[in-house]
Amino acid sequence: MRMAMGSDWTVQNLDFSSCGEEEEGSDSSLDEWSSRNTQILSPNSVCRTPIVQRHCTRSFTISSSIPVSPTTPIPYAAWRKLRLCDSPSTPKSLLSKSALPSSSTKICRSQRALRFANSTDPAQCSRMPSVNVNPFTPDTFHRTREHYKRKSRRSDDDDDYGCRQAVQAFMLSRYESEFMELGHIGAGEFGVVCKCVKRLDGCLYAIKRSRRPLAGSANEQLALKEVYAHAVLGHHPHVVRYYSAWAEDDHMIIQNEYCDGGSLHDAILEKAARGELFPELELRYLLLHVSMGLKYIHSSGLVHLDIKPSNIFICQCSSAGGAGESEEEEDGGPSTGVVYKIGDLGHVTSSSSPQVEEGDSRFLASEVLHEDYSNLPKADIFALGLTVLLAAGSPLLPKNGDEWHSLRRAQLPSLPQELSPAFRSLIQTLLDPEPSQRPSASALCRQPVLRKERTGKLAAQLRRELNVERFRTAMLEKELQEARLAALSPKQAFSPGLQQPINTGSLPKAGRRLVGRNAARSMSFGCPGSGV
Ligand SMILES: Nc1ncnc2c1ncn2[C@@H]1O[C@H](COP(=O)(O)OP(=O)(O)OP(=O)(O)O)[C@@H](O)[C@H]1O
Ligand SMILES: [Mg+2]
Repeated sequence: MRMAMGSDWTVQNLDFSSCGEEEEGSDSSLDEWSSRNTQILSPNSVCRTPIVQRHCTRSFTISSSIPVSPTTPIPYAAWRKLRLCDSPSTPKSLLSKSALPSSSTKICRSQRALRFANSTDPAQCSRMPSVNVNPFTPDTFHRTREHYKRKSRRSDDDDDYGCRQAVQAFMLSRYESEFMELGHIGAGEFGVVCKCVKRLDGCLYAIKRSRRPLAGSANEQLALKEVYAHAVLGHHPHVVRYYSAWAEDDHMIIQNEYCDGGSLHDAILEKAARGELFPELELRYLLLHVSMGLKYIHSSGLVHLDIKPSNIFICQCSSAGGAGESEEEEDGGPSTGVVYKIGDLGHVTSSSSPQVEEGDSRFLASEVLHEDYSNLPKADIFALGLTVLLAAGSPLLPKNGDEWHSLRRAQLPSLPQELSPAFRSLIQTLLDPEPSQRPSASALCRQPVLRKERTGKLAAQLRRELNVERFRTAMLEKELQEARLAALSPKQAFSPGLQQPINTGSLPKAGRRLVGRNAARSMSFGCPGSGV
């Protein structure tokens, strides 16, 4: 199977041209992974019959070096490979699902659904891969989906989703069967990161694939570290969310939350290109958000050890996903409109029994260079200080030399903007040569300099709540007065305030409110003179 990729929604092209032939090995090289996904196929490459499809599938998913006869059972090695993918649809169940007789209408449907490969045939081009539409995704995403829906309308009658899903999952790797790749979004030391939509839930994810084959290599440990760390950390609004990880062709694949604002590194470059700088308010939010993420990581007994702008990710508020639980959001959302999240946990280690894999030397604290690992959380704080400086417009950081050392003496570089003395001295404390003098992540989260905005918002919120209560009290007092009046004149059948006959002959039942129980509760709290 091969997919045509583009920047936008793309037609999935399925290639069955190798039916009955030997397919090239499902190699682990990254380039091959990319090209396998990008190649557009000839119109002749459409599978003809369900039976042939099944065996094409095998020859693709399974190593091609194993010749597979259309009638022989799958060899053991191939089963092993399939198990690596660990798809929720197990090879066995998929086999049984796809092994329906060729006369079966279901299979015929699937076959038709699978035959949307011919990129020169407009009718077939319009048949899109099976990606579900998630009604809960943000508006922007909906718009793209509308486009996709319009294009795929003609394939509705073929939409025997379950069967098609099963056959596809059997044919493809887990990555290919579960995700549709929308494009590359980054590359790093570890590997390549792609923006993908998950076919089942219709949501976007960042899928990270290790660069080199992992089996037996040092990279295996690095990749596993990232997965272990994510699994232990669970979910926090200021840590990029992890969904799943699996091995495929001896590469590690990690499915993470997609951060639509990209990395802080990219954002700094974009601003610089426009001649702009992060204003101090934004820098404070950055420092506060990353401190919150670090507080969480450190309180879990871990340290990140690779804090730097390319490992801080940005989510726009409307699509921040898990950011809804952010403490800022409780106050009405961060005023800057973005949420900063810590990502790339490839260097994470335990703070109590560390196995230190040094991160980027430009952000390395001096004590870590000297192999003093007694206070590693403060190495993260040091790197955070430099990260904020870069966002403030600092020139590129040195990898070594005099400048490197002067930064480790807390001598700030000259910045193209004037920071408030309080904020500037806070950054200086993050770079203190003595780790114990640097504030902890937890202390940073309580910093009045960073909390000023939040405190202001909190006060406004409390004032609003106070006014609501005052208004309620006034309403209740009025009702009470009316009830008293009604009690004094028992002949009055209806109380104008309560709009209900008052039962003067018996006491109110226990647990029932004497007054106000029928008063309308929907009210506007914009009281005049409230000062809010
Ligand atoms: N969740 C994500 N959302 C959006 N973009 C991402 C995401 N994860 C990674 N990227 C992009 O991919 C790039 C590399 O990702 P990441 O840092 O995780 O990989 P890496 O190989 O460990 O990189 P490095 O070793 O250089 O830090 C990022 O700088 C960013 O541009
Ligand atoms: Mg990185």
